Amino acid sequence: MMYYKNLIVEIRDQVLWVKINRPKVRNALSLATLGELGRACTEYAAEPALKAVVLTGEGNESFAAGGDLKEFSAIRTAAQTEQLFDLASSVLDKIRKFPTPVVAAVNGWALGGGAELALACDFRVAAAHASIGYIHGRLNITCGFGGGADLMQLLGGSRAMLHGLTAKPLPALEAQRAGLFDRVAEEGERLESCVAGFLEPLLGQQPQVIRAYKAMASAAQQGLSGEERRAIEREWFVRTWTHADHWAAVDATMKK
Ligand SMILES: CCC(=O)SCCNC(=O)CCNC(=O)[C@H](O)C(C)(C)COP(=O)(O)OP(=O)(O)OC[C@H]1O[C@@H](n2cnc3c(N)ncnc32)[C@H](O)[C@@H]1OP(=O)(O)O
Repeated sequence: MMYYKNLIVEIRDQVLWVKINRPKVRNALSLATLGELGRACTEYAAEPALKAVVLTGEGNESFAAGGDLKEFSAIRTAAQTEQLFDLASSVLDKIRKFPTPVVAAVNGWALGGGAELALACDFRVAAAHASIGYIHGRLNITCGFGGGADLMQLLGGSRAMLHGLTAKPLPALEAQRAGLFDRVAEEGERLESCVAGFLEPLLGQQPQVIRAYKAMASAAQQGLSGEERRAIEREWFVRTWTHADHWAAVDATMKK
């Protein structure tokens, strides 16, 4: 296993848990943290038995309070800013393209780049006290991790624009009503239990079936052509059909 300074990474019951571990700065995303998130995606994408990833933040206060403002204040030129955008958006792309579903367990603030990180995940399950917001406008900037398209896709252009231009974090239930959160924990419910409940039906599927749906979702999200998407569906249908798990299920069904 690789060494991570800013993350806690562990596999439990075929689920990879990745925790951003910078609670003193509300899990702000430094360049090193972004780099480690990218490395973790590369390292674990090849684990064949993995069924899901949960991405969260250490502590109860913050999922990620955006880019590390102290570190990023040294970024002043257009070339440096382009480099930042390219690094951050390539890391978020690794999450979008990760072979299994990725759940953001939003344990508190998900702000700015932290909100973009949450939206790059396939699902968002939030603590009752969590909030999420594309608040970049407060710093007179726009989204900078390549998460604009995710917001447009989830909310639609006009509501996404309103959210970004309002630059105000939405509390959990409001975010759920808006479509930004898929599930919100009950008051007093542990976020980890809520995530486990959310994942339970999905984890009942075999890894190859889970990967097939993620591949199709990822192809749609990347805007691949109908033809390309059909080819991906065909490839996974063949893989799942010819897998021993399929024939075991057919035998079990026929014996009933
Ligand atoms: C890509 C560009 C972007 O991401 S733009 C969006 C950038 N993010 C922000 O503007 C959010 C800034 N942070 C905040 O609004 C607050 O810290 C939030 C998250 C609401 C938490 O408030 P509160 O619980 O009162 O904590 P606090 O403000 O006292 O912060 C505790 C320590 O954490 C630090 N911190 C916080 N956020 C960041 C950040 N984004 N980058 C770097 N450091 C951050 C604070 O400076 C503070 O540090 P210290 O204890 O004073 O040394």
